[in-house]
Amino acid sequence: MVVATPTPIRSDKIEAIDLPIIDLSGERSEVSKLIVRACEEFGFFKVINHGVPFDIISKVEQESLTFFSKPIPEKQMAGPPNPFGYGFKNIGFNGDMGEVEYILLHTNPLSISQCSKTFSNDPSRFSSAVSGYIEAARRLACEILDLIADGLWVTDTSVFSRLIRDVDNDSMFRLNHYPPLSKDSDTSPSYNNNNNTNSCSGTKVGFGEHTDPQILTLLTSNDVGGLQISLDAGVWTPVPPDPTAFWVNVGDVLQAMTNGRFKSVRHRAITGSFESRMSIAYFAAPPLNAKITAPPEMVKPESPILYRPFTWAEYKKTTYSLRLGDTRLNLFRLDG
Ligand SMILES: C=C1C[C@]23C[C@@]1(O)CC[C@H]2[C@@]12CC[C@H](O)[C@@](C)(C(=O)O1)[C@H]2[C@@H]3C(=O)O
Ligand SMILES: O=C(O)CCC(=O)C(=O)O
Ligand SMILES: [Fe+2]
Repeated sequence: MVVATPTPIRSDKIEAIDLPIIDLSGERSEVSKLIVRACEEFGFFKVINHGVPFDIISKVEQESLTFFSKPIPEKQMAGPPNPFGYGFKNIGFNGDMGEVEYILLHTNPLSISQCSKTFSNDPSRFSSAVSGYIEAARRLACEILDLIADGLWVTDTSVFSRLIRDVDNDSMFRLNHYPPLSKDSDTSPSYNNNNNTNSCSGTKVGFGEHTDPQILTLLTSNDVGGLQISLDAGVWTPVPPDPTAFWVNVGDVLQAMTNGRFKSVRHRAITGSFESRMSIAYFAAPPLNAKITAPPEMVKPESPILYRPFTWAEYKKTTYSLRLGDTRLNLFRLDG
């Protein structure tokens, strides 16, 4: 594999640091403490020994590869995304652009089986691969959320996982495909956030910086890097690819439910490889009518309630009315 030397976007600092790795086969109370610490310090960690068979991941990767290898006009028949469907460069409805093509799906089993016809010549194979992945990711997300509840000492230990166990959960599934750099790639430093050119010295902004709005995101990728997280404004930490592991992001809803104790991590994908990056994201979300508020144990005289209660439907509506990089959770702060 040939990887181009990553070049920072103008004014960004790249800082390699060791990211937390959680071995899920460890002793339960120790694992839950480590997860809580990782969510507080990074809002992000890697999970190993997660129990999801590699076969489940590779079947989806194969479906993804088959779809993205089709000619563009054929793929565009499955778009534009509304928000579900095939998207090419446009991210969302508000003018955000990236060097990425993607499929975004609702995880409801009926909707998966219905839309599979649009994405594959073998819809039952596509549907079974995607459903298998979603079920495995949902279980893993529930396990992690229960460990979080234990580690936070909340009395109702299913307070987080119940939201995504609910049959009406609004979780989403996304396949991202970032094209490789071409040999004659633009090497002029032309990055500018406003004109959406999104390129600088052999690196491309595949997916602009943002936080995920949901509770938790589980992400797997092929062995091509590109994901970066930001712990301090303007400082980016590359996330090394590991196709055998899941990366876990704290989302905005979990930040609200932990009363700001966990951080919804800002991240982006910058691709600078002659190989294409593929990632698979499972966004664990509550049902639309779920009321999002911190459980009583998270609120103390020294840490008063930070956000007003809101429904997921309300939060989602706000998210979709804003740009990718906006800090939407601030709009729900009680202190304005
Ligand atoms: C520009 C947008 C795309 C997005 C909805 C939004 O208006 C702002 C948040 C975006 C995001 C980021 C994380 C996930 O990839 C996503 C599915 C989500 O829930 O919020 C996307 C949305 C999208 O692509 O539809
Ligand atoms: O491809 C990646 O690593 C990041 C994708 C992402 O952040 C997203 O789909 O929300
Ligand atoms: Fe994301």
